[in-house]
Amino acid sequence: MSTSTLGVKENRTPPFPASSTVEVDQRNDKGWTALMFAARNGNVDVINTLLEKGCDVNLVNKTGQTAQDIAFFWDQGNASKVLNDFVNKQNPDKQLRNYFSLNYLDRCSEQRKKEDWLQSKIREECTRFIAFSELKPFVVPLEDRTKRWRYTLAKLKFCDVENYLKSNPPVVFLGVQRNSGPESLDHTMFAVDCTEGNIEDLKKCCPGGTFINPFPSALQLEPSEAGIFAEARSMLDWLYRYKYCGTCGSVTVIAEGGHKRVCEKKDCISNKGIHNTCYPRTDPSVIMLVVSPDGKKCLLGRKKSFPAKMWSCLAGFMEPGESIEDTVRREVEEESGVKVGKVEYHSSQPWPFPASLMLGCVATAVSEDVKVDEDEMEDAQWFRRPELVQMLTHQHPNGYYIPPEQAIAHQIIKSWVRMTANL
Ligand SMILES: NC(=O)C1=CN([C@@H]2O[C@H](COP(=O)(O)OP(=O)(O)OC[C@H]3O[C@@H](n4cnc5c(N)ncnc54)[C@H](OP(=O)(O)O)[C@@H]3O)[C@@H](O)[C@H]2O)C=CC1
Ligand SMILES: [Mg+2]
Ligand SMILES: [Mg+2]
Ligand SMILES: [Mg+2]
Ligand SMILES: [Zn+2]
Repeated sequence: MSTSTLGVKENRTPPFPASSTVEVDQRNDKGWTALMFAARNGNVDVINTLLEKGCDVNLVNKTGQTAQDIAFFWDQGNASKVLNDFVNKQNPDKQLRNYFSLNYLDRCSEQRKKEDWLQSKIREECTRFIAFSELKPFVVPLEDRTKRWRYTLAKLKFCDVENYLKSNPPVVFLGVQRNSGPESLDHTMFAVDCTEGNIEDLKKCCPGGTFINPFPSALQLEPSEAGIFAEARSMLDWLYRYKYCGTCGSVTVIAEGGHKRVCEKKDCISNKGIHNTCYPRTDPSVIMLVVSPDGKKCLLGRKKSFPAKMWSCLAGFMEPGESIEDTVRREVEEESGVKVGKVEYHSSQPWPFPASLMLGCVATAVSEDVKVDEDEMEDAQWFRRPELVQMLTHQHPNGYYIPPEQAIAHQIIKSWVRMTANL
C-alpha cells in the first residue's frame, strides 16, 4: 500500500489535530478509499489530485472492486477514462490480457517458408533458444523472491544447443523480438525439443536452470513470457503427436520452421488444395459463467478431476459446425441441466494443455433446476455474490475456492462479482 499522504492541512475538529495529514489510501469499513468514492461520484478533479499524490490505483475494496470497476459500474465515463489512461500508462500489461495470451514476439509468419533465412538465423549470435524436455520448459528462477512470478524462460545461445541440434530434434521458429534503439539487435527465437539429449549438459551452460512441470509451475512464469511458452509447448506437442499423414498414413516431414508437416507421398491429396491435416491444431472450447434469470446467482461446477473444494465455470469443447453460443447452451445443459438464453463473449485464453483455445462467455440462464451429468461432473450449484467473494478471497467457511488468476475462469468470475453496487 502506498504510504504517501495527501499533505492536506486539516482544520476540522478532533479526532484530526490541526496539523495532521491524511493517508491517501485510507479505507473505510468496506475497504473503500477516497479514490473509489471519487470514482463513484465521477469527480475527475479529485481523482487527478489523488493520482498525483501517489495513491494506489490497484487497491480493491472488500468485494474485490478497484476504483476503475466502480467508475465503470456507475457509468462515470470521464472518471473511467482518466483511471483507464492512468493504469495503461503505469503498466500496459494490466489490461485484461489473460495469462498465456501475452507474447512479445512478432511471429513473422512470412519468414517461415524461407529455409535459408531460418538456417542462417539459427546460427546467429543474438538468436535465442528456449528448451523443452518432455514438454517441460527449461527455466531460471527469478532472483527477487518478493515478486509473485517465480520463473523466466532460459534463453540459450546456439553454442548451448548445438550438440542437441546435431540429432535433428523438432525445432520451432517462434518469432522475432524487436528491440528499439540504434545499437540493439532483434533476437530471433526458436523452441527446441531436448527430450532425446542429455539434459545435464543444458544445466551446465545455465546455472540454476531447471525443467518445470506445467502445474503449478508453468503458471508461475512471468506473464509477459507465458504466451511464448504457450506457443512453443502447443507446437512441440503437435509435432510429437502427429508424425504420420492423417490422410494416407505415410511419413511426414517438418517444414516451415515447424509450423507444417508435409506428407512424403507426392500424390497424397493432402499435398493439393486446402487441408487441415498438415497444420498445427487448436481446439476451441467454451468456458462460461452462467448467471441466474434474476441476475443474483451464478452456476459453478466441480469436475471429478478437480482438487477438493475448488469450484469453477462450466467448460466444454466445440463441435464441428457449431456456433460459440450454441456450444455454450449445449455444454451447460449437458453438464447441469440448466437452459441458457443470451450468451455474451467475455475474452479468450490459449490453454496449451495441449492446444485449447478457451472462449470465455457470460450466459444468462432461463431455468434454474440443476441435474448434474454424473459422467463428467461431481456437482454443480448456484452461488450468490457474497459467497463468491468469500471464494475469491479464500475466506469461505467450507474452504471453497475458485481457480487462480492465471485461469480465465477466475477472470470471468471476478468481473461478474465486481459488477455490483456494493453499497
Ligand atoms: N483455463 C481455464 O480456466 C479452464 C480450462 N479448461 C479446459 O477446457 C477444455 C474443455 O473443458 P472440458 O470440460 O474438459 O470439456 P468437455 O465438457 O467437452 O468434456 C471433456 C471430454 O470431452 C472429450 N474430449 C476431449 N478432447 C476433445 C476434443 N478435442 N473435442 C471434443 N471432445 C473432446 C473427452 O472425452 P473422453 O475422455 O471420453 O475422450 C473429455 O473427457 C479442457 O482443455 C480444459 O483443460 C477447463 C476449465 C477451466
Ligand atoms: Mg466440461
Ligand atoms: Mg461437457
Ligand atoms: Mg463436450
Ligand atoms: Zn499423405
